[in-house]
Amino acid sequence: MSLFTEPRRFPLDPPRHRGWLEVICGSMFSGKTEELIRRLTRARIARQRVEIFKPALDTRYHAQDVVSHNHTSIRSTPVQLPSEILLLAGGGTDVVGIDEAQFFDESLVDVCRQLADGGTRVIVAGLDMDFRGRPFGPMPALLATAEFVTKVHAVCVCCGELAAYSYRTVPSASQVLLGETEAYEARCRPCFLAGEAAQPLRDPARQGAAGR
Ligand SMILES: Nc1ncnc2c1ncn2[C@@H]1O[C@H](COP(=O)(O)OP(=O)(O)O)[C@@H](O)[C@H]1O
Ligand SMILES: Cc1cn([C@H]2C[C@H](O)[C@@H](COP(=O)(O)O)O2)c(=O)[nH]c1=O
Ligand SMILES: [Zn+2]
Repeated sequence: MSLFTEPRRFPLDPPRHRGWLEVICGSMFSGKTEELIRRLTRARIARQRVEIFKPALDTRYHAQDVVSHNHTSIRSTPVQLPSEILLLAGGGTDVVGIDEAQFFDESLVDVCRQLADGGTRVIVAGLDMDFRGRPFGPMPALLATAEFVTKVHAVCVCCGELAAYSYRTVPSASQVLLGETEAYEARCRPCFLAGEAAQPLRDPARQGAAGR
């Protein structure tokens, strides 16, 4: 990963540090997992030692593999807590990949920091916003503390524009609801807002307002 770095020329520069944090974010279907798999595959080709983790609750496609909507996949270790990543990746891992980061708690931020401080390249992929368009889990803090941020976009299924929102098509107010195309659509801002306006009673805040 040398895209954003200048070649070192000055003889008094400190030694180059290998650890940093990269975050890949965007809506559902935007290609986060494909991009994560692409980067991790390249690291393996470069004979780096790569470990991949995902939250154990994400069993949509496979209990162990990280699988994209396009069915590309890579073997991973499901974990309940971010602290397990430190234990399992400690010592000798060059690159750590983490998918579905939005499902972990805030302690993931410190785990990523510790890994990067220790010299590991950490690549995290996750939803930046939930189905209401609100920041999701530890993603805001990860984005703030990353050296490199990549925001990818899906195609709006309503109009074909770039989509940054994950629109939920089923009646659930729970922030966590695993699903695919049966429960979510990628939408651009206007199409997302049009959908929200059509179902105002789904949002508890609006329900309260409606009840007053
Ligand atoms: N609305 C959409 N926009 C873009 N890609 C889509 C859409 N619906 C399905 N796809 C498929 O999803 C793939 C991306 O999947 P994935 O990497 O798993 O995305 P993410 O992890 O961001 O949900 C695309 O290559 C494409 O085949
Ligand atoms: C928007 C939103 C999504 N989810 C779930 C739905 C999927 O199981 C994952 C996202 O997977 P992807 O690889 O990014 O397509 O998250 C959720 O639980 N809550 C939400 O608000
Ligand atoms: Zn649209």
